[in-house]
Amino acid sequence: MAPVPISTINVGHIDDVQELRKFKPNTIPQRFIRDIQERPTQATALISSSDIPTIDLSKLLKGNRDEILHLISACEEWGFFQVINHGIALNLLENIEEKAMEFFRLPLEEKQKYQMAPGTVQGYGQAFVFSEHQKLDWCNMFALGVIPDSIRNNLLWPKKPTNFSNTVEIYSKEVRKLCQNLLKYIALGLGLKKDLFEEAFGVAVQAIRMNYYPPCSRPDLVLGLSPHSDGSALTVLQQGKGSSVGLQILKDDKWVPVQPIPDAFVINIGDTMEVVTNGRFKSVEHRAVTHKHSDRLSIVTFYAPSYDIELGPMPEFVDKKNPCKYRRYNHGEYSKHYVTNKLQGKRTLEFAKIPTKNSC
Ligand SMILES: COC(=O)C(/C=C/C1=C(C)CCCC1(C)C)=C/O[C@H]1C=C(C)C(=O)O1
Ligand SMILES: O=C(O)CCC(=O)C(=O)O
Ligand SMILES: [Fe+2]
Repeated sequence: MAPVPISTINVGHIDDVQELRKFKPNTIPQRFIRDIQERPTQATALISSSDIPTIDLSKLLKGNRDEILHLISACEEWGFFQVINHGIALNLLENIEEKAMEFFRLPLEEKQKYQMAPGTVQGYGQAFVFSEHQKLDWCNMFALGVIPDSIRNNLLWPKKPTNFSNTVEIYSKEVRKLCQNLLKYIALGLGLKKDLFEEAFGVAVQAIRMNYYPPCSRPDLVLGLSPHSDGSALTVLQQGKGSSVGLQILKDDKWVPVQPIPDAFVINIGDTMEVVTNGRFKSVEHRAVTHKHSDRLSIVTFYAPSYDIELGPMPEFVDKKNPCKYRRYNHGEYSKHYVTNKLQGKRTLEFAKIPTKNSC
């Protein structure tokens, strides 16, 4: 079942952060100011961001055993890693960034032709806002469902800038192959048959989200993106060239910044992989912070099971020592649950959890 829009919610007035920045550069409306405990203190990480694993895809493709094991430990220990030598043409990475920035630079009236309806996640605006009292993120987003056709809203694919849609299509095909390859090597690394996850997920759903974070005069008071885990199986994130550091991941209760590696993708394990591996892999909470003087762009692809698919911990990950931590559910239902709740840490995964005393 596909996510359904909610039509009767009152999200209140949502300021467009680029317009705020342009016309009132030193004003932060109250709705953006976080409660003290949510504010982004300096990431005083004991762990430095350089410890986040880097995986060399070209080594995986050659069947390098050490690299495959490195991939598995990255999924188990971090839930996040960066991929280098991924084989996707660098000019395609540049093109998608350029198109995204051309879009964000359009006049507001043009972008508003593709306005995200309240309670939905596709189009231009702020997703995951469900009440007029909810805090807002210091971010403008533009999101589109890409695959399959049934999740596409053709009215939201912009006519301007030229070649935007074409670039998204080409980019999405390449990123899809990357996800398929990663899932294959994850399966092999776990000693399982290579197509296990792909077969289990059916025709995977794929969506793209472009996040633009303008500079903010008080980065200590706001968040670029609220803490959350992704509901996907895998998420592929491209950090804009020259963008400030902004992504932080929660590791041992500390926010660790992810230092961009030029031309690399950041990959994270989503809730679906946590469920199917019965918690062996963790979908890690992450957030984005803003910067006083520089802006930031991220281009994010969510790769998730088909909405028709029933999921739960795979038998390969369940035994007496590791009883089922999650129930079986339909991914369309999970998706609907995910997109109709605000981003709040790992709260959405509660949907699938079963009490510790019980098992499946
Ligand atoms: C922070 O997470 C998201 O924004 C997100 C949204 C994805 C989607 C779109 C932008 C449009 C089409 C539908 C879809 C829900 C995939 C995360 O994606 C995850 C969450 C679920 C659930 C999922 O399947 O992917
Ligand atoms: O911009 C970022 O680095 C984080 C984006 C993100 O987590 C998301 O879009 O789900
Ligand atoms: Fe995310």
